[in-house]
Amino acid sequence: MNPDKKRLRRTMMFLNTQKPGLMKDPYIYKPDSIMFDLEDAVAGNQKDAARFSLYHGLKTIDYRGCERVVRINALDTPYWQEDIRCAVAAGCDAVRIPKTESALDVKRVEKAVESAEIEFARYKGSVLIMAAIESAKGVMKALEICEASERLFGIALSGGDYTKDLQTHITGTGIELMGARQNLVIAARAAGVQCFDTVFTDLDNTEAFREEVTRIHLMGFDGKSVINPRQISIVHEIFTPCRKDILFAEKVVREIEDKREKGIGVFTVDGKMIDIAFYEGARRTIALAKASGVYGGEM
Ligand SMILES: CC(=O)SCCNC(=O)CCNC(=O)[C@H](O)C(C)(C)COP(=O)(O)OP(=O)(O)OC[C@H]1O[C@@H](n2cnc3c(N)ncnc32)[C@H](O)[C@@H]1OP(=O)(O)O
Ligand SMILES: O=C([O-])CC(=O)C(=O)O
Ligand SMILES: [Mg+2]
Repeated sequence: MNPDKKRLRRTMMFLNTQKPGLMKDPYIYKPDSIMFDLEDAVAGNQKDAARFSLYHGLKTIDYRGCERVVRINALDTPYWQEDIRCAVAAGCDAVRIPKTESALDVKRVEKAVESAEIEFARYKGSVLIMAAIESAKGVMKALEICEASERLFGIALSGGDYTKDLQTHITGTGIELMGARQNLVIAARAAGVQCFDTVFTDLDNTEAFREEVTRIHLMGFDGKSVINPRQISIVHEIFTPCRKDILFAEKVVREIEDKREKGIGVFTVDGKMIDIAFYEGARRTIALAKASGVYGGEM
């Protein structure tokens, strides 16, 4: 069984695993991934109860195609190894490492995941890893983190802890996150893995949320961590190609293939200059439309 490292992950929704009431049906909101949190959403004296709830939920509930990611506790706590055993035993699809600062952090988790796969008779390699970057050091080590494991499908910016480390705070303008966002997308693309933006906590400020999602989509992120079902439809709307973009991408693909036969390298489509450099982007738009379930064409 080969897990899908490149699957669609426009929204990765955090869920407080301490609350069994939230565990029972988060798939109704249709996030691409659910991130069952054992870390900061769970109070320090509730870690065992959260693990119990996680194990029971993953074992008994059909999450209807949503990817099941478990955010373990940080590697400087006494919890993370037991978190991994519990998550792997229960059947999770992936483990999210918080506060990742080096390739070594990823390798330590990889080793623990590997042991748990053997212990609980899971297929070797069936559990993926993602790494959250939450410090200046992590940002500076982003490329080595991305390249640390074959299991790693992506990295995520965690802005709350990151701005604390930078001795600033979340302003709502995005200025404090500019450098980290740019760095992380570049590192992820260089390593061929996915990249996800941080949560937006000002829940009632829909306008600012929409602006932020638009901005990070244009920067090249694959998706965003979200904390509430209300945020899902906005992210999906912005990250799913619209009809106009799909039709244009189809035209570009067709025209490039046709002109190639005729020995023509550069030409225009709808008044825009097109050459072979646009082929991959147009194909990506079509693939994204297919994965998002909105493609009605024949390519
Ligand atoms: C900085 C970090 O580390 S972020 C990661 C850790 N944080 C988290 O995991 C928090 C996740 N989010 C939440 O717990 C909640 O959304 C809160 C506490 C922020 C707000 O909760 P509420 O005020 O109840 O939100 P709201 O009124 O919009 O909820 C609407 C419905 O969605 C449900 N819901 C809200 N958030 C979630 C979620 N993350 N997952 C699943 N269901 C959720 C609520 O239970 C409620 O369901 P109901 O209508 O059946 O009662
Ligand atoms: O991953 C996230 O966006 C949430 C988080 O832990 C942080 O902001 O520190
Ligand atoms: Mg954090």
